[in-house]
Amino acid sequence: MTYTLILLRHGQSEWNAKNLFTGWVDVPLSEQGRAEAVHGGELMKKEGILPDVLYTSMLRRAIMTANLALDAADRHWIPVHRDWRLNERHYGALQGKNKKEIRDEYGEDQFMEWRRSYDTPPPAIEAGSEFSQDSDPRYAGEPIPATECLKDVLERLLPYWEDTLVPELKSGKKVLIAAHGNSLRALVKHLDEISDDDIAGVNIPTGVPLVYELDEETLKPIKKGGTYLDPDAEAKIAAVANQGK
Ligand SMILES: O=C(O)[C@@H](CO)OP(=O)(O)O
Repeated sequence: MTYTLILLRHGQSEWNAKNLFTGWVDVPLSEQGRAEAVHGGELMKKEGILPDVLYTSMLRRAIMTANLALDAADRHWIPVHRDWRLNERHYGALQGKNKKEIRDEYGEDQFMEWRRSYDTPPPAIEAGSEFSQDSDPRYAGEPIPATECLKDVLERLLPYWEDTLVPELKSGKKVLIAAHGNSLRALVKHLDEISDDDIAGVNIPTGVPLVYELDEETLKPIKKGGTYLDPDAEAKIAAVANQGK
């Protein structure tokens, strides 16, 4: 027996389309992103991979993507849980900045260090500044960050994975996680046991369901890397990798 986990990065957001660092800024989906979400749901329906329970971040691009996808899959009625531990990596002072401009100003190496290194966070965001979340009521009382590297994301995500998501899977439910490029990269790093260096080369496309069958004893993937339900996933992965160019 195996357990089924479906990972879904939100569809293209308005800030993805504008090439801006987003992180915890709560931007809406673009029109293309809404279409990607519906398509993702249609793929789940076509393949008969239908989730029993939904987990999302606290950000509308993930929430809306899941709503649209589940509606298209006729699974709009499943129970929902939301938690900030599934949020995108907090991009610190880079939130709201244009990726190409940052690359031009600081150079390719620094840009990629901030964007894809495992343990170098960008500079912290200033409390009270335009794109800070320090007074956002949805995080009241939570130990929220002012910047994060991927290692930080994994450290806040793993307890949630172990304590909440694993028990759901072990109860036999097909679990859908609707989240973000970097929170899903952190989870994929853990599942596929990807090294700190190699995770820099892993990118997750928007709106494409990624299905993992997990061994019931070890909770490790039967097939490393899982299976994208969209045959065009490779081209979409390359587009994410090339952002900022
Ligand atoms: O801006 C962000 O929050 C993320 C995801 O869109 O970007 P990147 O892929 O550069 O980590």
